[in-house]
Amino acid sequence: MPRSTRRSWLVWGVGVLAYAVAVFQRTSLSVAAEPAKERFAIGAAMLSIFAVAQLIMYAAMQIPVGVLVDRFGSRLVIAAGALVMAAGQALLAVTFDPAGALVARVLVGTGDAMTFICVLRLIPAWFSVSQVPIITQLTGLLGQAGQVASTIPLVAALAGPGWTATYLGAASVGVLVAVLVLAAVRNVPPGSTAHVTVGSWRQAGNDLIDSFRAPGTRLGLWAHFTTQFSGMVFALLWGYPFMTIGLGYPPELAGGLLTMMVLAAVVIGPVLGRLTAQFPLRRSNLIFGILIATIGMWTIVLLWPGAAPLPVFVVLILVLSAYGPGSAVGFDFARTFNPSTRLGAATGIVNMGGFVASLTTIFVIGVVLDLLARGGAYTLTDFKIAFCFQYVVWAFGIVSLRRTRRLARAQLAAEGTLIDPLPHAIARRWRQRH
Ligand SMILES: NCCCC[C@H](N)C(=O)NCC(=O)O
Repeated sequence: MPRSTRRSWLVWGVGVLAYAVAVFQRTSLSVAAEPAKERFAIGAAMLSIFAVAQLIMYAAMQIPVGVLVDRFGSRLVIAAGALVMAAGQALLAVTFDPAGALVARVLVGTGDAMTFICVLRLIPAWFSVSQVPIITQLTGLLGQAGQVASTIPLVAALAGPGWTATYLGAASVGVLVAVLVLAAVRNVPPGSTAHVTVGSWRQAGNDLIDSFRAPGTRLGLWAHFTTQFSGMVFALLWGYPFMTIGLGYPPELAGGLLTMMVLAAVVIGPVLGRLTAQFPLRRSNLIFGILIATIGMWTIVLLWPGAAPLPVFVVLILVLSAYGPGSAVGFDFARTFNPSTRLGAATGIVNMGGFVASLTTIFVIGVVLDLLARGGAYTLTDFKIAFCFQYVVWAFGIVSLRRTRRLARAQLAAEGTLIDPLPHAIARRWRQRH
């Protein structure tokens, strides 16, 4: 159980910086839609293919990256990821060809995938067990600063120095991050007995299978899957058109509500981190609590005749803002049900869950909207019907979540830890108190 030192904070700080820069590179095309359409002579459909290809690459790389980080350690993989993203941004800066831009975004998705789970892998090596859930939450939250940097500053850079200089600038930031990571990050504290294993590839394959077999890893995967997608789909793509076209909100209000989502997460993250650290045997109850609130609020908004009143919608936004912090609880399952030698693989498996669910939902909502309103003139009812696809994803996720929780609890019981159903535990605690 390492105790955090100044060095721990330095290593983690540089890791968080690398993650924030990865989020910046990830979102750096979102404010450049119009200049991108002009430069590559493409339409909105091709532009969304860039985004989907990048996200597919991100999700597909989670398991290979998990295996790599277990073999080579976070320091090398994060630095390599920063360089791959830098190569993608440099290509985007100079190409005029849509195919070149597509390759560039695939490179950014690949490098991005090499960052977050590797930064998470540093945390248990450098901090004490009780600090890990909170530091994990802070990592997710602080990384979002990268998204802020990719809005107004990037718009100004595109309007000023222009496309090539802006994306070459983004590439140089990537190179700088790689140098900083190599200089400051160490996989484990000096003198630590925990080592990064560079075993055979066969061993790496076995570790991957073992992490997938561990019920706790799959519990983390389904926790991430079920809690992340609804908020992510809303924040990433469909929330803004739902609010402006469907509900008729002015753009400033819609933008303000999306900003509120980010701000609310800043409060929810540390609270969830503390609860996770304090009640490690009740993490799945936290997940179910978030799910009940999310599904309940969506049901109210979707069933409301016409547009739900603004205060009701604000409650939905507040509940949705738990998507990042809630999904981060999934990583805690991976950590506590796996030995550190295969933590990277387990974290990669978990992180795939939410992104696969989000991509599927983004895609299906788009298809349903196109079927309902071919000319793109969507109504509130079209949006409501399309958003109903979320129930399919929740149903699938919740069945899997309950099944893997049973398996994980059975494993804990075999090891001597019995977990009462929550109402029994609350009743027992109440009796003890009184
Ligand atoms: N705005 C995105 C927040 C997602 C946080 C989340 N828990 C997560 O899995 N992040 C992975 C990443 O690479 O951002």
